[in-house]
Amino acid sequence: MLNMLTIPPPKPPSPFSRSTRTENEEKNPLIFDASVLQHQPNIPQEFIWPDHERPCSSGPPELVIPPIDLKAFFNGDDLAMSKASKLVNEACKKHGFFLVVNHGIDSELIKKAHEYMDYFFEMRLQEKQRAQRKTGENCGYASSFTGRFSSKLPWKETLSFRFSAEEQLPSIVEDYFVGLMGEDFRQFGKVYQEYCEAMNQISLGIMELLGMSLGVGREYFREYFQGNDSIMRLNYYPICQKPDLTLGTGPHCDPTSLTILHQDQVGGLEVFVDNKWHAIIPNPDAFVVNIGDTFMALSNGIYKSCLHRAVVNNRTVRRSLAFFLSPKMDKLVIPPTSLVGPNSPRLYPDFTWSSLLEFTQKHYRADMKTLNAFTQWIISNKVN
Ligand SMILES: C=C1C[C@]23C[C@H]1CC[C@H]2[C@]1(C)CCC[C@@](C)(C(=O)O)[C@H]1[C@@H]3C(=O)O
Ligand SMILES: O=C(O)CCC(=O)C(=O)O
Ligand SMILES: [Fe+2]
Repeated sequence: MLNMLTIPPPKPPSPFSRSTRTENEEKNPLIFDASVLQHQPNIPQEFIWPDHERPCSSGPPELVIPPIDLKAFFNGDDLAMSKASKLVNEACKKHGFFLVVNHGIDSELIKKAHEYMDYFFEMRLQEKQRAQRKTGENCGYASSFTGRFSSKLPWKETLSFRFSAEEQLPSIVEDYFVGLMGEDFRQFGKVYQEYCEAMNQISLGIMELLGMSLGVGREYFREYFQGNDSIMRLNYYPICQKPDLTLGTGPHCDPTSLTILHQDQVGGLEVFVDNKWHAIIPNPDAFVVNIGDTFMALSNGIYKSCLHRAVVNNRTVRRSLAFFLSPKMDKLVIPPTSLVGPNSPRLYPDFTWSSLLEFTQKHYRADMKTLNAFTQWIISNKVN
């Protein structure tokens, strides 16, 4: 019989540990427990990015992007409208990033949306895992994507959920959280329901501006995105003791149509323009807007979806709120006829947002080449 005294007491689970080391990573993902990991002097090798992708050692130069005054665009005269539309046109042809200010969204709502992030992400790992994102799905809680990828892991936790602008789904966000986490999360759900509705309104307004700037009329894209099926994502970047070796979000172009981001005061968002990384300096009164791959296809490549990433630091947690506007799942992504012609042939095949979403969730990790890889994938699937 075994002498119980000779059996060593079980070790407390290490934040780096796998449940057993013999099985493969898919079955035994690395555990990312931020409450422990933020204090570790070293980081697991899965988080170490190759040299050429690591953050710049000296702070990158600022990317100066135009602040678009939304109030002036909607209430101003023709001159204010054409000024905004020209600035947007220039920015979107070059890199697809601009700011919106005077947007009319209650600063208290934005503040609450940041505070409720702390409420969720400061919970114990086990509690957060009640909302665990399942394989192949894009909603729920993910700590560092440990179960999803095996290298170049991002130093972040995320909570993602679906927002639908369909009238029949007026409380989709609230219902999601109550269903997943119980009645205690009703208020939490209400805050993000309200935040997503504000994001939906502002994104339809920006669609008017984009339509005007592309010369297809104010209504074209606003109508296209009626009833949109969008994704809201809360990004929470814990402190990292080795921020120079890793990334919070790796270099990628958003596969979605338009991203509306609110970053806190910490800073960390970087954009790759003119062959180098540039920082977007936080501005609490502004939203950072960028064109995603789906809108690049909708504009027949005229507007660019640009490579960006987020770096982490060893001083403080960083938060960002990203609303990813996307069309209804089965809506065809085709540019308006006026953007296609003998000198500007179609650059991308017809596709649906649901097929690009499936591609990024099941076949391809979103990066700077997603749209080209997806185009090839469609072409080869058609042939076979
Ligand atoms: C459709 C999506 C895939 C991602 C979440 C939404 C919108 C943006 C995508 C993402 C953020 C692009 C960068 C890489 C990614 C893996 C991430 O770091 O979060 C992407 C998301 C994802 O696949 O979960
Ligand atoms: O956190 C950030 O500033 C950027 C995050 C991002 O690019 C994303 O979630 O797609
Ligand atoms: Fe992004």
